Amino acid sequence: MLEVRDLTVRFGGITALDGVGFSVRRGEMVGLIGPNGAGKTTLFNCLTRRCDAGSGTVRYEGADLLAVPPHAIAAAGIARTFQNLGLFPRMSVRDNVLVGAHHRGGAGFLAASLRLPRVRREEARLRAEADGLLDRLALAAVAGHPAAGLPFGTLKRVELARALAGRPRLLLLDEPVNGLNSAEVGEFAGTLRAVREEFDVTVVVVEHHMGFVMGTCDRVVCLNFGRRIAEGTPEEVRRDPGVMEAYLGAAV
Ligand SMILES: Nc1ncnc2c1ncn2[C@@H]1O[C@H](COP(=O)(O)OP(=O)(O)OP(=O)(O)O)[C@@H](O)[C@H]1O
Repeated sequence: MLEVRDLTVRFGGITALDGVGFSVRRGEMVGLIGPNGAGKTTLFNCLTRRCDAGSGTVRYEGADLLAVPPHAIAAAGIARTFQNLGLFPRMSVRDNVLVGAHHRGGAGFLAASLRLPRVRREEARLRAEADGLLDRLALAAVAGHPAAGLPFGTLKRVELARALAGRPRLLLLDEPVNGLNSAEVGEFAGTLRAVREEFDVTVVVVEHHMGFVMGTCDRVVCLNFGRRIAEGTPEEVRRDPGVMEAYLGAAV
């Protein structure tokens, strides 16, 4: 469903991605790992059209993803979360989640300005769906609370809820368990596994937490200095000498 081929991205003299290729099958959960600066976020930025590829191809559901304009990514079925949380701090948790559904409102500008009954029905439907998500991710109690001031672990779940509100087919998670304690990591992993089944989503997850990646993903791709150095099952990648070397002997 997602096929990345020979993807190269340069920032001036820095080659952030150097001929990277891999594919993700529908329904899979793939971990993207690699030391700092390996190119993981750049890859996500390419997939969500936040940065341009110098060369290479990305095909998503058979279509050329690199030809999709950035604003059409959500409508193409792709949602992402951010390393440093991309929430609006003063908005309530519910409204933050509703932002994730913005592209699903079909009413035009005029109908929305006049607040026609159709628009109100649509808003009520999206709101009910958002409340369902808040329930599902144990966020109902904080639905009306501004995002600012909530515990980090809660905000990570709000980000997941917001991404799911767009009804994506492909979910890109950038360091979803970074900053969580080990109990929270375990909980998030369980939630993610369940949500993936319930929402029938394909997941690509960038994460430094090896326990999370190895225990949650079906396959793992490892980047180093912009190149793909290993790909396989978590066990294969864990034992790969190149991966061990990339992490300078750190336990993976
Ligand atoms: N906008 C940019 N301008 C210049 N260089 C950039 C830009 N974005 C990324 N880079 C460089 O590209 C390389 C890859 O960075 P990237 O953020 O994709 O790595 P990463 O694997 O996500 O790292 P981390 O795990 O630390 O988040 C790095 O050398 C980084 O400094």
